[in-house]
Amino acid sequence: MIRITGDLWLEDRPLARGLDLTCAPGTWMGILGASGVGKSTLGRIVAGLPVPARLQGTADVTGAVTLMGQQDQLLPWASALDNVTIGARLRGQRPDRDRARALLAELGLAGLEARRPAHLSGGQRQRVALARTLIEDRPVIVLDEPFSALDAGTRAQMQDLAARHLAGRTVILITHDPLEAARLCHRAVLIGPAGSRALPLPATAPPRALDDPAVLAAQAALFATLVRPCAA
Ligand SMILES: Nc1ncnc2c1ncn2[C@@H]1O[C@H](COP(=O)(O)OP(=O)(O)OP(=O)(O)O)[C@@H](O)[C@H]1O
Repeated sequence: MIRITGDLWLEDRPLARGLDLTCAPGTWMGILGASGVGKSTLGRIVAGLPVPARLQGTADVTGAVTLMGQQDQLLPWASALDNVTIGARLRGQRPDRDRARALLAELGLAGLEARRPAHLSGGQRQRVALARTLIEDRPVIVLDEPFSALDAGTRAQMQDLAARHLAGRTVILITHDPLEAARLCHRAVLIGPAGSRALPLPATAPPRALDDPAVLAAQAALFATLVRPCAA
């Protein structure tokens, strides 16, 4: 269970007010909002990491968390495979290299295991970071714009793959993409300095098909809301 309530402040300026992010176990919660309103900051709060802002309210998170940050944060001197297994190695555990290889292959990166990050494209790097997140097998996962560097086709495939791998986990999905929220989330909230509110999503369980008319209708409605942020 994740529950964050209250107001988020940056010095004397409210970033997001009236937060009520309640994410039930095993569900996906989408966080949307204009650039700079504090979405990544909330993701870091869930992960228990330091933030520049102050939450005037409560933050309760049950379970160990993995954060896939907005930047891939890959180690430049390590191969793709070694980047995927970095968590185990840092903990002094034996890395599961076979599982890492299988994950990279599933993510469309077979044959690139030995490449260093500088020799990968932005979308390939993002998928290495996704593999590094998935291999951790934590009950709570924060995905901060995890598919932003991908083309539309690969993005849809990776969304399906993440939904499959993370079924039953509690996921916070930070995204600017209304279609992504409409496909993957059980609940979604729009946050902002004027207030925060729940966004309408289809009643069916995610992941939802790309061409589901209810998904396309929700995408259009979310898009209309996002381009009018003052209405938050
Ligand atoms: N290290 C820092 N020191 C001071 N202020 C910061 C720092 N990092 C971020 N901020 C500010 O905190 C606010 C929230 O940043 P955050 O990254 O959480 O926004 P966001 O909603 O995720 O934005 P985006 O959609 O652009 O990724 C922003 O206004 C930003 O300028």
